[in-house]
Amino acid sequence: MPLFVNIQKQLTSYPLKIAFDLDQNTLGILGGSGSGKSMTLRCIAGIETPDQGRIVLNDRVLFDSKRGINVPIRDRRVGFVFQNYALFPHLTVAQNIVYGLQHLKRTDQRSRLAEQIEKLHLQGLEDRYPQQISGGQQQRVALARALAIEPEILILDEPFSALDTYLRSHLQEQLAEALATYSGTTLFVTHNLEEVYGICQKILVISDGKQMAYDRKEAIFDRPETYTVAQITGCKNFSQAHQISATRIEAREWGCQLDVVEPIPDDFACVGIRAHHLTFSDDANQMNTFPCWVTKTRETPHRTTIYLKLNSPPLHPMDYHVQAEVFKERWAMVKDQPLPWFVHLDPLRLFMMRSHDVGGG
Ligand SMILES: Nc1ncnc2c1ncn2[C@@H]1O[C@H](COP(=O)(O)OP(=O)(O)OP(=O)(O)O)[C@@H](O)[C@H]1O
Repeated sequence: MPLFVNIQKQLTSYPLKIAFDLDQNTLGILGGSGSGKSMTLRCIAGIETPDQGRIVLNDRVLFDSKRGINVPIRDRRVGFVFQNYALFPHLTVAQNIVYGLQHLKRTDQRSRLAEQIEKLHLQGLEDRYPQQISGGQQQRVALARALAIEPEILILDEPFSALDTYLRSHLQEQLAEALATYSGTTLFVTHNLEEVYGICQKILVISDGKQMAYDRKEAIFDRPETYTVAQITGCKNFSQAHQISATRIEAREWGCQLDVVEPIPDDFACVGIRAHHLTFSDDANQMNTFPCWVTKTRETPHRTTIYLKLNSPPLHPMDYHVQAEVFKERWAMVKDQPLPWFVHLDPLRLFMMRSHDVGGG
């Protein structure tokens, strides 16, 4: 197992308790602001020391509180990229990239430099200083510097948050390309769900220092088991619910009953569906289909969010049950049709969650 982590640390507002085994994969870490993501990375890197536990990287014990082992940062072979670049301003791009390679011979330094320059498309920038290149280029240099030491573990803490959307997607592609030839383990913290889904295979969800979920990304996004995990992964529609029969539930806040196909968990408490999974139907008799009225809409450049009240017209702008998200083209087709419309909650898209732990996330 390349990375084994089982640590505890008392933080100012809660105890951090994280435990996972990671195989040769890229792990995405999701969680609200202040939930303990960076602290987890800092403990793995050796910047912070856990109160107790054990961290093992490729069979090398980095930390073991019982045995008094705490390998210093410089010997952990960790590469870092942070949001605010942290390049050395007085060193050129080339000098920044070889910074961690002083123990190597000049010729080896030069070949590592050439490799990273090519991999991250930095040709022609070698002699510039950080302030003479753009934010996106600086972040590519930071990535090149982190990879040049051939780290066993690469830590990316919100590496693209300071960049605009265009640069961000461009860098995402370059990161995916660089990771394809990197054989170590990558830990990636981001608030951007598309980024985490595009780059990582596994996802760890943290809330107030607690590990809420750890699984393959498909499982986390398709079948979040708790309200907190569903919410952190972007779900907007929830209702408290209870079981009526083996295949039917009542969604109390939505005022409707729903047929379900997945097994209903024992301590079932809440049902959810992602906004882009709601569809409009012409067939009012289809399963899980309800008349609905539009309370309000909100536009983004490519999509429209439609706030819907099920079964009766809304009384005020906050009177809605669910949000549906559709592309602009679809919106243009439906928007002038007479109300009520019929909204379909596909049983395959409904997820049934264990506890309605509102406030726990
Ligand atoms: N050295 C420390 N000792 C104790 N508590 C700390 C220490 N550093 C940070 N904290 C606390 O630990 C908690 C988690 O902080 P952390 O930076 O890991 O959050 P985060 O999930 O990375 O948040 P964000 O997404 O906002 O960066 C915060 O409540 C913070 O105040």
